Amino acid sequence: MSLTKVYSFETNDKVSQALGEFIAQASSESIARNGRFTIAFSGGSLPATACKYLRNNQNIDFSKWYVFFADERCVKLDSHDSNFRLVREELLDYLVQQNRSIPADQVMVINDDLIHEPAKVADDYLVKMQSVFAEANKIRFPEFDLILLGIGPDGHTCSLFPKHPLLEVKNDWVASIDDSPKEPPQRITLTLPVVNHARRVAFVVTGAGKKSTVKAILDEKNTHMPASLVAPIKGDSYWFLDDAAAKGLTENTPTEFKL
Ligand SMILES: O=C1O[C@H](COP(=O)(O)O)[C@@H](O)[C@H](O)[C@H]1O
Repeated sequence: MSLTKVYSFETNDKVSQALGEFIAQASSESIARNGRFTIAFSGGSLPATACKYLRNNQNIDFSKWYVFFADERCVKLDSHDSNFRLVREELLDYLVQQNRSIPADQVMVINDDLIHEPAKVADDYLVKMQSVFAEANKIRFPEFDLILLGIGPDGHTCSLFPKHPLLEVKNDWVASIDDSPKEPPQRITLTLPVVNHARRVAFVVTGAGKKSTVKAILDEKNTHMPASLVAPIKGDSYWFLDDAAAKGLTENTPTEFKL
């Protein structure tokens, strides 16, 4: 049975430190087991929190990393709205400076020539996923070593929004959306079954503004919130919170609280 482990820290900086260690450990275990580490990043506030300490961790073999995006906005890669741009600025550029780059062909970005046709962006991204998860013909879903997830105040995660038909997708690996309630409206996203086949998922949520959302998901199991539908079949779920985001949780939350 999969476990949910909730860790809360006094400050955002302490969340970054602990998360950096957690990702480094997941990377080492995955590389020892399988010779590589497959990770998907969300956008928004997550890359800054996740990468602050990660990029200086000298124990990580970044040459074995395969980087994907849990969701991506259909915008140019240098746009302010691009999730890739955030990860480039928070991680990839630093690694270049340190001569520890992740090989460019192991960073799976969208084809931004196709951004006006999100369905084509999703089709192209599927081919990229299949090229890494080469066992594509034999497996139903890829098994990411780690998917890093954010949540919005409405409980959305990836680009899976409340009451949206994409929540019903059962077979696809990646899907497009034209009507995201949050700007920009055109995006692609990993689907719920892919998220739920990951070996580990880690939610990263900070700030008092997300307190009631965290409580609704973890304490109240509010299934109108897409993040509540994340339940890895074989892997575990981890929540990295700061105390401000964790404040609404009660002793009823069925989880571990400290690292
Ligand atoms: O639009 C998005 O929002 C969520 C949450 O972002 P945050 O800034 O509130 O942390 C993010 O996880 C997702 O990747 C992004 O595309």
